[in-house]
Amino acid sequence: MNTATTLPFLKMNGLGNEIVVVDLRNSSRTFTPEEVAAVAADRISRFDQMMVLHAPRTAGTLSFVRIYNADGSEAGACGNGMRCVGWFLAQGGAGERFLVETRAGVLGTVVKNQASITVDMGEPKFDWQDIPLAEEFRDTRAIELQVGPIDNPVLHSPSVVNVGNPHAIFWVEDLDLYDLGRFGPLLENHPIFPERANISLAQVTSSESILVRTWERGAGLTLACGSAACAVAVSAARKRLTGRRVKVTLPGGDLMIEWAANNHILMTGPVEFEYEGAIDFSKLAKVSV
Ligand SMILES: N[C@@H](CCC[C@H](N)C(=O)O)C(=O)O
Repeated sequence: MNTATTLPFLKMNGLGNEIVVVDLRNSSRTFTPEEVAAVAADRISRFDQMMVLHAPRTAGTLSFVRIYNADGSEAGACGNGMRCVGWFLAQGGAGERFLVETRAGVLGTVVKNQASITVDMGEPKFDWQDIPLAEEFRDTRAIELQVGPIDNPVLHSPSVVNVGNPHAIFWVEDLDLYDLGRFGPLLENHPIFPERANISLAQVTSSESILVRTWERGAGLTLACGSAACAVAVSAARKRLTGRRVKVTLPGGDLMIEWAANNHILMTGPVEFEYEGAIDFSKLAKVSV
């Protein structure tokens, strides 16, 4: 048991999605949801997601990574965070290609350089039980859900998909016409999503490009959400709005997403290193979750 009151961390970002990486591969320490939320609330260690590296639990992988949102909840996937973890492991001598495990499964990572890190995000799930949804929908390309008056909804008929975490995507003509900061929290917590959901607006601009903004479950509006980019890309291809390889443009920049022939989603993009710091547990404010 590690009783230290401080823990080193790395502050990084993936297209402005704020990521803190904590390496606990040589420790049995874990975080409580209250501790996670307190670290996120601190000015120095603030984050959208915290990626905590634990000792590997599967042969051939370098780490079992737990992913936490700023509100203390845990997620199965975080595309931007996994690129940061990839870069961190490559810097530590892991080489160019390796496997890392999350709650969503074993993910392959290829680190070419800081501007090009590819993570295999695994296979998308489209069945309503797998999203999960609270009731049966046979066609998850467009489910019956709407915001606003029944005869003139503001947003309606989202696609839903699980890419290691649950996503709903509303297809719009112009992203800028919608106040996602207002609709996001209502939709994230809608009873149709028993595990809540990440909510995106997507504007298809060509058969190879999509603009996306996301309200993240447990973190709110972020500059980029890698798993949302994957969720949007596979849903657009499934609706035949685009091909299977697209550039997804988020407020923080671009990701290339390919839905490969083996059904795996490959996400490629950059990361940035910001600074190193230490979480001082004796100084963290009390945060209730
Ligand atoms: N920012 C992430 C997604 C993090 C998890 C998400 N908020 C959830 O709770 O599912 C990304 O880059 O994918």
